[in-house]
Amino acid sequence: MLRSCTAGLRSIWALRGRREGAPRLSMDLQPARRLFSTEKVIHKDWALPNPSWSKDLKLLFDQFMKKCEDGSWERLPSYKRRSTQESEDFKTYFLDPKLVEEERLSQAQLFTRGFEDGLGFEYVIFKNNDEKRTVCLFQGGPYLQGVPGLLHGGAMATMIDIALGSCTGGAVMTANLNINFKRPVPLCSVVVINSQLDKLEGRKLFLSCNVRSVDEKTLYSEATGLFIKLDPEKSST
Ligand SMILES: CCCCCCCCCC(=O)SCCNC(=O)CCNC(=O)[C@H](O)C(C)(C)COP(=O)(O)OP(=O)(O)OC[C@H]1O[C@@H](n2cnc3c(N)ncnc32)[C@H](O)[C@@H]1OP(=O)(O)O
Repeated sequence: MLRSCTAGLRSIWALRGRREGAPRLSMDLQPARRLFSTEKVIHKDWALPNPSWSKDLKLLFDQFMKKCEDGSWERLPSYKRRSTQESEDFKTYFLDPKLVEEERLSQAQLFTRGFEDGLGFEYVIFKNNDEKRTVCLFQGGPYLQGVPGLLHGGAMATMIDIALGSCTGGAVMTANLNINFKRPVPLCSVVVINSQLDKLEGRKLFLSCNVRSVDEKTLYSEATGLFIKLDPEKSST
């Protein structure tokens, strides 16, 4: 059911993309809206195992779920789109309504969760609040290819951004992301992204992470990021 919903949306969007001068929001978008309002799709937590997860990913997932039992770690749920207080606050205080049409916004979903199971970003993030760090288990699927057989650097950068962002709280935006790609990541392999908050200075959060193979022998990437807590007094444009 979920698969057919996603496929349906893809074809609707593809159709709209090909048509020049399509009306801003017309009847032809209504089916998409109906599909999107499917409760299952909106409320499904995507940071849970599905049949596309490799043995490595499932094994690591189980290990971290065990660590969650004493409360020191927590698994962060992940939704395609869900209206949380945080996202509502963001829209209220920081999003200029002139920037995005309300209709478009109602179609929005998290970029990394827009692929069918196993084809794109499969990941789960675990957070240790006391230690201000997270561990992201990531399996990049075949649609994330760059150089043949290897994960696209932009896909890795996306996951690094998300992993670093998971160490922050509240309304923040990435101001700077600096990545050293040290070894190419084989497509469909599992990598572990260890992220931490290094320093908090006023509105500035300095973070860093490394990306390693499951056996920890290969260091694929290292990155630092600067995230800025948004100032409600300032516009985002
Ligand atoms: C569970 C779901 C998780 C989803 C996670 C998704 C993660 C995705 C995150 C993103 O991709 S965000 C999108 C990419 N980022 C952007 O589009 C941000 C564009 N930039 C901005 O909007 C503004 O530049 C920004 C909000 C980041 C900062 O603007 P402000 O006007 O609020 O800050 P301001 O310019 O006053 O700077 C505040 C401090 O930060 C410093 N700063 C700002 N930008 C900097 C920069 N780029 N490099 C170094 N320092 C910087 C600045 O010097 C200053 O330092 P001091 O307080 O010490 O004076």
